[in-house]
Amino acid sequence: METTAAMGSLSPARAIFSETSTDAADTFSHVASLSSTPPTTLTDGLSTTSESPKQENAIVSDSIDLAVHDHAESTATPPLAQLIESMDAERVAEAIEAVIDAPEAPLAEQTPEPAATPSARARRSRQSMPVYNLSQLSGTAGHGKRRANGDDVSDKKRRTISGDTLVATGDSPKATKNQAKKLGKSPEPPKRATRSSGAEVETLATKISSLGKRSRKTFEQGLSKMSREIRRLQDTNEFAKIDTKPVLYTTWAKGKYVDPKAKEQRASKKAKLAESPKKGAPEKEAAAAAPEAPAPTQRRVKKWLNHGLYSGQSAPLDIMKQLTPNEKKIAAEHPELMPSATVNKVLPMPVFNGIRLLVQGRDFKLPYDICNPLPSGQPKPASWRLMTRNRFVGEAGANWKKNPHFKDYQSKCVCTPEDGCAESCQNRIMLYECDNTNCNAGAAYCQNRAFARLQERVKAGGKYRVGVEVLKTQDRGFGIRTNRCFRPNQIIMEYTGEIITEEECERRMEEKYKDNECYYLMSFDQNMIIDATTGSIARFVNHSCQPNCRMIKWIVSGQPRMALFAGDRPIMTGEELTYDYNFDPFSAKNVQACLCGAPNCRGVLGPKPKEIKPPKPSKEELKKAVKKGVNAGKRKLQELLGGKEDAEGNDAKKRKIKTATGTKAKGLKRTLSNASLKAARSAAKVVKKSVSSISVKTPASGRKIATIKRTSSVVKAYSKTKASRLSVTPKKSASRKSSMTVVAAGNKKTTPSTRTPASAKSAKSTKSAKSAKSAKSAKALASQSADTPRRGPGRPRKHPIGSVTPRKGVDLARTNNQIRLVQSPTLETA
Ligand SMILES: C[S@@+](CC[C@H](N)C(=O)[O-])C[C@H]1O[C@@H](n2cnc3c(N)ncnc32)[C@H](O)[C@@H]1O
Repeated sequence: METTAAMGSLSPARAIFSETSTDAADTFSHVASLSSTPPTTLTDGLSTTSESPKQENAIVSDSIDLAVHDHAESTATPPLAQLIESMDAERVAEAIEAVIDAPEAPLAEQTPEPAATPSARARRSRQSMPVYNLSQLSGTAGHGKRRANGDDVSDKKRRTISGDTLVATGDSPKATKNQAKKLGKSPEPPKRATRSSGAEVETLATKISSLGKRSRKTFEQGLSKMSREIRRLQDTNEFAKIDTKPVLYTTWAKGKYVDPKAKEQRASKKAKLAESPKKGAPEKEAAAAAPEAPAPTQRRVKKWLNHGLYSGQSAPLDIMKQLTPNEKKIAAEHPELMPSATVNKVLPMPVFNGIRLLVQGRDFKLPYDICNPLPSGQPKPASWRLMTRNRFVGEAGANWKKNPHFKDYQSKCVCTPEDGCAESCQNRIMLYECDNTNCNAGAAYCQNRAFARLQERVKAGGKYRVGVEVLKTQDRGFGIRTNRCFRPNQIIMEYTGEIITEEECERRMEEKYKDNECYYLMSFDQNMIIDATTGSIARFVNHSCQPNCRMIKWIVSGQPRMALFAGDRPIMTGEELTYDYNFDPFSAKNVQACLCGAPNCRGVLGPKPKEIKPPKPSKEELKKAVKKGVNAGKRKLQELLGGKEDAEGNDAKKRKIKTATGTKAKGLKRTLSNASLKAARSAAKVVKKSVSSISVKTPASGRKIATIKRTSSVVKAYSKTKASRLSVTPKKSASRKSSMTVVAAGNKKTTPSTRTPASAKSAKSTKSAKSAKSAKSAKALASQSADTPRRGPGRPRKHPIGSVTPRKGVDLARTNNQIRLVQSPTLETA
């Protein structure tokens, strides 16, 4: 009964709370019966007038919140006696007063900043409040039910320690009365409180005072009876407020357990962050805060690794024991191996296996990365506009069309799918790229489609497919390096730019590029020039006297195109790409020092050195040589035809050759004469005239039966099928240099079948140009050493266009003492 009365005193606050916060309602779930207490008009009014949710309105009553929150906190802490004792009825009353006063103020004013107010804090903490059923904890949960069921529930049974304690808190109903008075309502008539109503009940003191003597006696008896019960319970832990088994309250949110510790940590982190000075705060603040900062902790001492391989094992007593004397000598050069030497404690030597390795040494190469791009932030060349396809400029296009230069291209190769247009492909040898119109093998098998493959590769995109990047060199401006590997002879990139006529080139040199240090002009075809000032990345490839690439001109779909190909060895990731410019610096003034650093560096950016020809033999020497050759031929023939035995003193090799006799010999003789004559005749068609030849005659009649000729590699390559018919083993591969001569140069040395009308015309002027050139270049090169090399060519003068002759190696148009630095597409031979 007392318990009920005490609860009744809490009801107004509870009423406010139940309206303002659902969480709070949860907190009060143990007094579910009190929910029947009508809500105050204030909160109702707020809830109806305010647009904001009810929970916001709760902020209005800060003090109430605080009071009730305190209460809520106290309710969260068992036992019940403690809870009720902790209730401060005065504070509750004050809170109610505050609520009553509140409606006079405008709503906007009443609503403070949620984050800054204590009520907001209180609300947050309430949300995390453990929820439990106090009535159950106090053992009175089933009472209501039992009463409802008509059970006779005696007071004795309902008495609890908490109930007794509540007797002392007699001023709660008073507060309620006060509140009622203030609200202008008459206090409700006292009635027998029930748990379910939660209504106000009279206190024990009033009750006693209002009782009659007899009744009072009976009451006191009951009280003393109660006291005995209490006395009996006095020695319990609960009575003494000792928590032997503290109840662990767990918090769950959204079906998950909420660790209060984690929450505390988070809160403390937040607090720390809030305390720490904000980013970008003025330095003054930081400086002011600095002296308060705790003293720096002691510096960490670096731990050195003082043991390595085989640590913990003792070394052999005599480490030199198994070494050879020579090895011992070398080992003696390593002081750390000497017994007397101080031991290297930082990085001690491996005790067993290192000695032999040290003394013998071993070549090694660090493994390459497959792909290795330059780090970002590399210097970029200024004023370079990329152009990935050749573009005719001015008259160049019209001139190009006039020339029926590439009719030869129409011919089809005779390769089979098995051949796959490999080295013997006629197109390949002529440096014509195969396509669907001129290839017999078919696209699936053809290996002679480098430009098409390159196009596919670049189109697919990605820096490793492109495989090259611009690099800033130390002393040669920009260059090109690889970020992947390339196979030998693999196409790397195309050299593209504007195709211009010579006149246009002259004009540009005089006007546009007169102050330039670098020129990007490449002799191309039909006396035209590729100007890669606006062009592909290939323009950045530098020169080297020992290059790893070649610049080669191919005919692709009837059009000449230039591309950089890997040389005869593979190119590794990170290598700088170079080719031999084959410059012909005519004017000594414009000679540039070559900084390629190759062991065979020519010192200047100049033309390739010509092969040193032996001085021409005198007539007598010639006669002698011819006679010698004839004699040798005779001797060979005699050996073959079974003539006289070799004279004594002939070397052993010759004696080993068996002499053919009888019919076999005759047959052989006949076969040889027929076959060799045939072969010689057919070979003569393709072999250039200048090759050395030996005539073979029969000893008896002196009739010439065959002419043995030494052919050049290009012819051999070109006439591979014929060579195989002659049972002559052809050279392994075609020489690109010679092949290049066939297509790009004057074709002077080519067979009639490969000669083009243009080349035939130009070949006429080669001789005179050559002699003029050799005289001038000799003069220029002689003066090179005297002049200080300077980057960039001199200002060119105009020259007659017709004076330019396609030559093998150097395509250089020049006038008196002037040069046009044009790189030649001539190939470097391996
Ligand atoms: C076609 S550009 C090459 C790209 C050039 N390095 C750049 O930065 O644009 C040719 C010029 O590069 C320089 N160059 C190329 N190879 C060189 C070398 N081995 N030694 C010195 N200079 C070189 C010369 O100035 C030459 O005129």
